[in-house]
Amino acid sequence: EITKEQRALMKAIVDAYNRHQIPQDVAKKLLQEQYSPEENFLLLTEMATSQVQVLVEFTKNIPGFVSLDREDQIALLKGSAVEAMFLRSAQVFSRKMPSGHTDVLEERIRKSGMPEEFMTPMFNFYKSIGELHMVQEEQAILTAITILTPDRPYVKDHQAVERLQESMLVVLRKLCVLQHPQELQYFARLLGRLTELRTLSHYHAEMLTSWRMNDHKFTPLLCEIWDVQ
Ligand SMILES: CC(C)c1onc(-c2c(Cl)cccc2Cl)c1COc1ccc(-c2ccc3c(C(=O)O)c[nH]c3c2)cc1
Repeated sequence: EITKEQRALMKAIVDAYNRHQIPQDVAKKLLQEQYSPEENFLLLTEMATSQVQVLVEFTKNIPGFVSLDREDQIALLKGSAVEAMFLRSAQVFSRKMPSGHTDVLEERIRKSGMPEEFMTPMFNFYKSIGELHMVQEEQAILTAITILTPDRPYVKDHQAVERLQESMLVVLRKLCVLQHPQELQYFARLLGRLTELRTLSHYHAEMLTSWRMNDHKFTPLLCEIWDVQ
């Protein structure tokens, strides 16, 4: 019972999601470089910077996004970047990566000078995403829904964003019923992850402050999207 235009919307989002990925040479760096806290932080910064570039390209391909008010487009990207990167990096964790890859990302995150109290909620989130066994379409649409969240700071035209998010929520709900017929509450569980993402985003803001305290440097793109420095 997915309509023609809903299928078109889903295809556009999934194609954009697959088209825009971190370049393999950047992703592979996770495996190659050394393991000092400084090295890990630098690598993670490079991954995040590359991921933000990928995220911007993906977002521009979400049907209707570029027709939104320009300033709202920026507000949505800044407000959702961390959450979208949690979703994206979570998929890396849950993907059956070639042996040793997955824990490489975990290893580097654990040894990057990140405050201890942030680790538990972060890795619990990664585990809870992995347990959902989301199909690619669900991952792509859930990321688009996260980006098109109307109540981000400084968004002016709530209505316009809500309309776009609404149409994607309808598609996601139908997709969940089709892909996970046994699990009646699967869609609700997916949306529950978005709540968890908000909490992680608040933790992340504190983490950035503590990183800046012991003068970790970020790239210009990260400074801009996270309003630091
Ligand atoms: C500035 C740095 C230190 C930082 O601050 N907060 C976070 C941070 C952390 Cl530590 C966790 C979650 C979110 C953020 Cl922003 C980070 C690091 O962020 C990232 C972002 C994204 C990846 C990431 C994505 C995709 C893939 C991928 C694939 O697609 O094939 C293969 N390898 C991937 C790696 C890793 C780390």
